[in-house]
Amino acid sequence: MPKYAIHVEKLSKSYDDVLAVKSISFAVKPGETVALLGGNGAGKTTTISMLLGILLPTSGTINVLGEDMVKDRFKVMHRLNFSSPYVDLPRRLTVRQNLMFFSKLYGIINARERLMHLAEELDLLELLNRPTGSLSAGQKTRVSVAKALINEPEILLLDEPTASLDPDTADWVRNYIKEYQKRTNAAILLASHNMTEVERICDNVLMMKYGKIVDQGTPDDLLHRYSRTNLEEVFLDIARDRKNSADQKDSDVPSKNIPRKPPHDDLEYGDI
Ligand SMILES: Nc1ncnc2c1ncn2[C@@H]1O[C@H](COP(=O)(O)OP(=O)(O)OP(=O)(O)O)[C@@H](O)[C@H]1O
Repeated sequence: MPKYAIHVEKLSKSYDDVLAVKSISFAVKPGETVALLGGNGAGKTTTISMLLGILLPTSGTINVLGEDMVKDRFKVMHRLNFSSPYVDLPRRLTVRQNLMFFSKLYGIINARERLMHLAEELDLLELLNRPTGSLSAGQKTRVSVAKALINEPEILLLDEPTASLDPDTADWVRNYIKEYQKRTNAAILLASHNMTEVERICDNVLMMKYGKIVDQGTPDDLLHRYSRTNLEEVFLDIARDRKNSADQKDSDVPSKNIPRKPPHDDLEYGDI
């Protein structure tokens, strides 16, 4: 097993003339949970999409589970998975059909058992025959988490894993994911705007701004360095350049204010 589940060096990504990610470097060890934080447009989704192998970097290297993600992504893609409330599962398929489809895609041997196990664990049994498009936002989030765990991934990329969940269900889902990690030693990279969630479950935090990592450390390190009592205040300090964040030059601001288009827009789930 390589030392790092994810090892990124000098990674950059441009969309035409927008430099969305600028020479970032970081690593995530097996069993570790790292948060990728930053304001809107900071480059989080672009970074996650490159880690998943669905966007190619402009430059830099991504090593995932010991493989070069640019050259050999097909060797490892089946060992990763992700969940995002912003990527809809096919809406007309029922929850059962969707989960079965992904089981087949990942080559799960006992697909039916795995599906029923996750449906039971994530309280989806009563939703299995409903078209996925007819579910509430919170129900869709739980289906997305089930889909993300279907192949027992060694790396889990989570974009807002508890978006739209009520506090009780969110707490339950967080604990479920942490239990999964304890059992499997999976590495987790989590993009979130929920600072309480980050403080609770993350070992390390990467703060992104204008495509760069401007600060990083354990939640305690950051609280101490910024003399704050919670990460939300640290986040605001960094976002507003109040103190301790790296100097932002004018050239760090994206060169054109192009309306945001999610990088996933042109992707089909079949690509993953
Ligand atoms: N397909 C695209 N074409 C052009 N520019 C893009 C595209 N996708 C993203 N961008 C730009 O790249 C930058 C980073 O966007 P990204 O979606 O990675 O940010 P983010 O941190 O995930 O933001 P949010 O929290 O709002 O989801 C932004 O300036 C955005 O407008």
